[in-house]
Amino acid sequence: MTDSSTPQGSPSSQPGPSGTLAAEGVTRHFAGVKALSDVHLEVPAGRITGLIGPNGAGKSTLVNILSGYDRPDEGRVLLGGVDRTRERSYRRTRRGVARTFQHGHIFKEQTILENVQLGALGVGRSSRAARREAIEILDRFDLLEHAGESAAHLPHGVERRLGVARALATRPTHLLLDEPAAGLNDGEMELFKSAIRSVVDDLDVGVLLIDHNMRLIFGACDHIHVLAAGANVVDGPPETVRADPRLAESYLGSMAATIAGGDDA
Ligand SMILES: Nc1ncnc2c1ncn2[C@@H]1O[C@H](COP(=O)(O)OP(=O)(O)OP(=O)(O)O)[C@@H](O)[C@H]1O
Repeated sequence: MTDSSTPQGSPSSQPGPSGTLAAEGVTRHFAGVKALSDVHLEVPAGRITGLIGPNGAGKSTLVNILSGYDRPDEGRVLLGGVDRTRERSYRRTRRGVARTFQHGHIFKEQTILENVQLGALGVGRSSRAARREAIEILDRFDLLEHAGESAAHLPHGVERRLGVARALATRPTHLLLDEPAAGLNDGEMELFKSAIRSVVDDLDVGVLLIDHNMRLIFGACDHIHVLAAGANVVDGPPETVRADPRLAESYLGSMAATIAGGDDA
């Protein structure tokens, strides 16, 4: 399932160890639920890798494992070719693996600027550098005009972009985005897509993008993996995956299971 054209780990000193973040033969079961079975996936630097699949396919479970919030029962997580499977999330963040969550994780009592600054402070930036970087990032995500606003009651589109901006403030080499665009309108989606592309092109970040919005996935990604019922189905460039009958089958299989009263895998 891996792509032979994937660049292999090529460590660089700026901004941190780069290369590929990879899941290798990852299996994770929860009390009888086979969330992931022998899954392979690579997130190379400088590319947007999409991860799609029906509800319950195992996408969030894989992100939890890649980011150190969970551990696989079998298989490995490699960063730049080095085994980091047992390493906890905060260590992995320091090595450059950042993530967003499907829901929340915004500090409501802080301003938008402070939320992003905290991301930078959390990885050891001085307060001056953190502020400067936060302003740059807010500008990239068209959030600068909201910098001084409280994060307590944000419009949905602003909150989603803030989640990504905060993750970016940790200066990641790899950014894992779990449904970052849910609920964005068309205009916000386009802004979001170009902000992510600029992050990848300017900073050589490797992005893993999970979303149910196929227009975003097929419009933004360089390479797409399809997961269904916890297993790899197909992966390749967008046009190859779009033309592959297994893409539709994996979604139809899930709908058939739902209609038949099975669970949503
Ligand atoms: N902590 C857990 N305990 C028990 N089962 C779990 C746990 N986490 C996930 N699962 C199960 O593992 C399977 C995969 O779930 P996961 O959330 O990874 O899927 P997903 O592809 O992200 O779905 P969605 O698109 O709906 O977010 C599901 O059947 C889910 O119910």
